[in-house]
Amino acid sequence: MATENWKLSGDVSIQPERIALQLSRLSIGVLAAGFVLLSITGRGITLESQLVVYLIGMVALNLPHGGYEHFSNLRHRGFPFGARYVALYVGFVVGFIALFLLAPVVALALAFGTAVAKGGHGDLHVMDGLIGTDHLTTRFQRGLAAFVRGGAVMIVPLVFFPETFYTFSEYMVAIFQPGALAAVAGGFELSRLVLGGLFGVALVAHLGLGFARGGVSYSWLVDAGETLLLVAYFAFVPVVVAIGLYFPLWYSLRQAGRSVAVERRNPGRDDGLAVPVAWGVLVIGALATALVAAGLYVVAPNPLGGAALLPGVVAFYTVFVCIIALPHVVVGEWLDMKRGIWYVP
Ligand SMILES: CC1=C(/C=C/C(C)=C/C=C/C(C)=C/C=O)C(C)(C)CCC1
Repeated sequence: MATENWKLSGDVSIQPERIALQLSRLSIGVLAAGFVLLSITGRGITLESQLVVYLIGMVALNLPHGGYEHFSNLRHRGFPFGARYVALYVGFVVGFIALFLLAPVVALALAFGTAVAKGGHGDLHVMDGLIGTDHLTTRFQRGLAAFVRGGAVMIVPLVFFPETFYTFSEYMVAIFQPGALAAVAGGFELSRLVLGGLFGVALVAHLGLGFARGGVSYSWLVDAGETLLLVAYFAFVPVVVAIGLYFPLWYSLRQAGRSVAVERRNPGRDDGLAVPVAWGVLVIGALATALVAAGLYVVAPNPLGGAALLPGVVAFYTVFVCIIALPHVVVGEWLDMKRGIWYVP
């Protein structure tokens, strides 16, 4: 049972959420170290392999986890809640697609913001649930923590891999309006400088304020170690692989660990569904997700953004995943005052 520790032998038992935390650190750490070594030896990995890794990480591993998050958030919360959730969700999806059609550069900025919000707030709640956040005593500090952890996912690659970042941004905008990014290309270098600077200041402030609250506490030390690990990972691992593996190996793994811990703390919350109902919900959810992708493909004037097949699919999939991720954060977490997707009791 997921709510119990895993008994190894005799008194030796291990908690699955500890394994999830350790595995996330180990895998991200090994990848960071591996790519540092590759860059020292002057080697790298082809863009084609990066794109394949991205699609496997994001489609095969991360997408099902997103479905699971909705599922576990909606279980046994009643019909009116579920109906309101779905209605709001659909509204945000349609609105976001409309924004991409009307103002693709603004929409792309919002898409990047979604990745920052998801990575940052998700990780903040993992810290709440599994590590401790005693060193984050104010709302400002929590906001800073979320910005730094989420910013590592987008701003660090923007600083270290500007060309790939720009090229794919161009493809993503061209899905809706070819050439629209070039019109504001001058702003790209400026945003890179401003966001990079802001991130650096926020990083120092986050670590400094956390230290000022209680010195070298356990939670500060772990937070500082993980934050610097993420920064190193996104600075050294080529951006497409880095983002494609961050979501399954860090975000999803740690959220799965958090939900195991939450279930264990609330044995009374055993709200498993009858198998046919669970099956139906999952299948309908998967179908609805596929319909959003198909709908986007139909309304997008240029679905592959004028790129070759593989980079075009990556650009299209990324726009699609951001379109379903934004309402996941806004409706599933911020408008769900009681629980939210990153529930920690
Ligand atoms: C900038 C950039 C990318 C953007 C990735 C994004 C924006 C991913 C968002 C993921 C989300 C929101 C997942 C939610 O679960 C690519 C395509 C890797 C190519 C390189 C440059």
